[in-house]
Amino acid sequence: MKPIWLGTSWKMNKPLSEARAWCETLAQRLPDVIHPAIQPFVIPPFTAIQLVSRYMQQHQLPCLTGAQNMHEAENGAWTGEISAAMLAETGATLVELGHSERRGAFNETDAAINKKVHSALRHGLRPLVCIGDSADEKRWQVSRETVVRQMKIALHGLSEQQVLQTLVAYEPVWAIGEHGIPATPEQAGEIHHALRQALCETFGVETGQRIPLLYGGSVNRLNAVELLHQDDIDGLFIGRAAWDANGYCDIVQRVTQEFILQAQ
Ligand SMILES: O=C[C@H](O)COP(=O)(O)O
Repeated sequence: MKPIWLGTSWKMNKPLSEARAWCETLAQRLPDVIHPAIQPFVIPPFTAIQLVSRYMQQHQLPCLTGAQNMHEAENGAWTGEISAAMLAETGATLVELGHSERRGAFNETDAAINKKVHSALRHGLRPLVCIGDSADEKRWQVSRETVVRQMKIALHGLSEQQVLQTLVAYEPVWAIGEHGIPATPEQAGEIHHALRQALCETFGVETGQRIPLLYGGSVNRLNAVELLHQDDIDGLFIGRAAWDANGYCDIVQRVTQEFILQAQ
C-alpha cells in the first residue's frame, strides 16, 4: 500500500507556546489513531521548526517537519532569507515551495521555484511543490494546462532519483482559505489524473506512479476521506482544519478507520 500523506502548514500562525501545545496534544492522541501507512507531517513557521522537530524526535512521533519556504542560493547577501543548508540544520526534512500565497504576494515565478527545488534536493530536503489554478483560469477552462505547466517547470531538470524525492500538492487558489470553496472529490480527482499522466509521460510510467500527489484547499474532517477515495490522490495538505491538533488527529483517525482498518 502506498503511504497516505497527511500534513498541515501553520502558515504565519503559532508562537512557540502554541507550537508546543500543538505538539503536546499530538503526542497524547496520535499514537492511538495512526496506522503506519499514514505519513504525518507539519510545517510550522521558521521560528518553531527546531522546537517541533526536536519534540517529534524526543517523543518518537513519526511526524516529519518542514519549512514553508527557502532561498535557492547557498548563502550571501540575501537579507531576510534562509537557505536549504540552514533549514536542514533545524531538523526540517521537507520544504514547501511555490504556495499560491507566495506566488501571489511575493511574486514567485515557476522558474524561481525550479531553482529552489534543485537547491532543496542538493541539501537532502524533500520539496513539497504547490501548484494551483486561479478562479479565472478555472472559468476559462484552462486549469489542467495551468497546473501541468507549473509542475513541469518546477520539476524541470530533475533526475529520476531526485523526482522520487519530490511531493506535489494541487491546491486550487479558489479553494484555499476562509473564502475558499473546496474542490469536489471529482474535480480534484480529474486534475490529479492529468498531473499523474503528465508525470508518467515526463518521467516514465513507474516513476510517475510513485510520486505522491496531495490535494489541499479547505480540506476538513467531513471531506477528507472522500477526497482520498480518488485514485490519484495520495494525501492531503491541510490548513485551518488542522491548526487545532485535535482537528488534525480527528482527520488522521477518520482516514485510519476508513482505509486501513477496512483493508484488514
Ligand atoms: O497550506 C494549506 C493550504 O493553503 C490550504 O489551506 P486551507 O485548508 O486553510 O484552505
